[in-house]
Amino acid sequence: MHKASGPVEATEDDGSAGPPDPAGDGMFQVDLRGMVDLLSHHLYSGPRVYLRELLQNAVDAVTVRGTSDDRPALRLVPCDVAVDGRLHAMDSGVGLDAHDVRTFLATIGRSSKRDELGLARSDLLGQFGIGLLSCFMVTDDIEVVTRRADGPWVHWVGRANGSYDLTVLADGLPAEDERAAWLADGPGTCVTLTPRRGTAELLDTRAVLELARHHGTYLPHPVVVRTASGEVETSGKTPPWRLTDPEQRRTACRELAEAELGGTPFHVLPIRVPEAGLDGVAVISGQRTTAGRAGRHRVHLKGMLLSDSVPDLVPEWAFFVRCALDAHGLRPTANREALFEDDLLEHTRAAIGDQVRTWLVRMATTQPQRMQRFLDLHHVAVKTMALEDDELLRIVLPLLPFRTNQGTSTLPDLLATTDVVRVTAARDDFRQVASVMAAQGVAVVDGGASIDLELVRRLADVDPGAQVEVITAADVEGHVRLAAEDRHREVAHALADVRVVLDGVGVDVDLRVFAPPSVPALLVDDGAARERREVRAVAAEVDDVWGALLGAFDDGGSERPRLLLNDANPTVRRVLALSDVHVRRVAAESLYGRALLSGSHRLRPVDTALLERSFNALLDRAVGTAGEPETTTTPRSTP
Ligand SMILES: Nc1ncnc2c1ncn2[C@@H]1O[C@H](COP(=O)(O)OP(=O)(O)OP(=O)(O)O)[C@@H](O)[C@H]1O
Repeated sequence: MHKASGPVEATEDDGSAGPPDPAGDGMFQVDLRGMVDLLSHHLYSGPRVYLRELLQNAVDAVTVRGTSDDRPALRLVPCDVAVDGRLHAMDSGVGLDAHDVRTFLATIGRSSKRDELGLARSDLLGQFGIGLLSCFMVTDDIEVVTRRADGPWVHWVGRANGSYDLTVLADGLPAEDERAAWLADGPGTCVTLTPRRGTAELLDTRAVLELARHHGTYLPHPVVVRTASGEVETSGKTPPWRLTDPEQRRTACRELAEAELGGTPFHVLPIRVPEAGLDGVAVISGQRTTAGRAGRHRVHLKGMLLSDSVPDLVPEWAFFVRCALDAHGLRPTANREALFEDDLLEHTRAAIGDQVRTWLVRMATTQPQRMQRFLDLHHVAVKTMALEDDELLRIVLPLLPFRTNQGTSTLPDLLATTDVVRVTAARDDFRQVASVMAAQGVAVVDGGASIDLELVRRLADVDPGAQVEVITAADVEGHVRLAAEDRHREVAHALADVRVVLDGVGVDVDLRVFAPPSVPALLVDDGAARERREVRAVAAEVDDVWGALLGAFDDGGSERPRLLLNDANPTVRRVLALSDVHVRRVAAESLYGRALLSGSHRLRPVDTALLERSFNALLDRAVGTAGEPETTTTPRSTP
């Protein structure tokens, strides 16, 4: 029996943590304990990954061996089933000799699965040479008994403190040790983990079955878990997208989508990216999805689940898509919990995007009603996509719904009633003009969402005959009449009074006549006025040089909002007819306050003060007249 021990080696041949070189040149020194701790405890999201790493090493070892025997690729014996209370992972792979153990198991970051250029060998899963260390999350020492087809039996124990023992077992293992029978039947490796206090439930039947199924259902190699009631095979299931019978494939894909990808799908689209060795499905969500909340994807690499919540696998606009797929060519990150961001991943993302887009274009041209149902759910995504893609724009723009002041409408429906499609440049403008324009029968599209504004602007690209006009709150004036001159004369005194009141908050007042009569006043505060106000406020704050510079860009126009009183409104007419000056002033402030609120304008400090003042005054009046104690007015009943 040959026995050796030492620290788990940190590099190939530097003797690891040797003393620092006094001359100043030399190799980095490595604190082994810290390194093992870092790689075993801090790299992974949780201790449950230990089983994935065992699975993966077994599958790689079987792949390297190339032949099989009667044993499964991997037999897992959970700690609550094993006679010694430990977890065993016994594989029928290629096995290791003492030299391999030293070179690969006992050297951190050394993987037999990489070639000399450091590239991953494409048929194997591992590549970083650290995965086994994840077992230290559930145990203090990792015991390995292994043998190559023609080599001696080797026993190795690696500890979390960075030390190991290596023994060549000339006589093998005692016959009562079940690993002896396993390795007597052929080459392979048995990894044994003694649960650390508090981790036994991660190594028991329930956990092992769940983890083996979770990560390895689609592994092509037989993996069995021993349970109290017999052995259960957890691998070998064909991924739904690879089923050859179309009906079975459809049903299995839907079941997968419902169970794993969130609800009944709108559609399950097969996807393929040969450059990444990728095949799978893109599930188009049947539920309304929120723009910007991208879906997470279920990604398998060579049959092994990488993660069921991989982000960023599809372009941003495709947030209604969730994929389930297997890929040979994509690279995992070192913790195997996400995909490595490289050119191939970027290409894959674009290729999946193209396939979703092609499906959409086909649906739009051949199944307009189905497309309409799709748009009801996902129009925000399609709008984003259409702006980036001329062909899609041409196809979907006529189908897309837009918010207008007359309800939701498509652009062709609008064009059926008008030659010009009017769209507001900002949501503020839409709020201000919507009701007045609607009352005049003028349709206006809400361009508040910049994407809608941009899409309406692109209408001419799709329909060269169509005219688009971008309007602001100021344009509403073109749709309201001035009040007649004699009416102006009639109410000149009252109007002057109202002007004085609102001059105090920097607002101009005009008397107009417009529909609907139910709207007493309209506050026009267009973007240009707001901008002037802001620039002038800044100019007043900064020093002379900057102030002069800002002044040079000032067009001298008005910065004041304008209140258009509607002379067709009965309340306005009553206010202008009031003889009590005080009440008229309160009413003027209230009319302004109402217009301010109904247009959802941003409130300046003076506006807030005015609202409070006018509200209090109204309250006082209401309480003052109606709130007298009842005892003074109620007649007493005589006995
Ligand atoms: N069951 C096994 N059978 C044969 N060799 C193994 C086995 N487990 C580990 N090894 C050897 O030990 C090396 C290190 O394994 P480890 O799991 O730490 O990293 P890896 O699988 O190479 O890469 P990764 O960090 O990506 O998982 C492997 O490259 C392999 O040579």
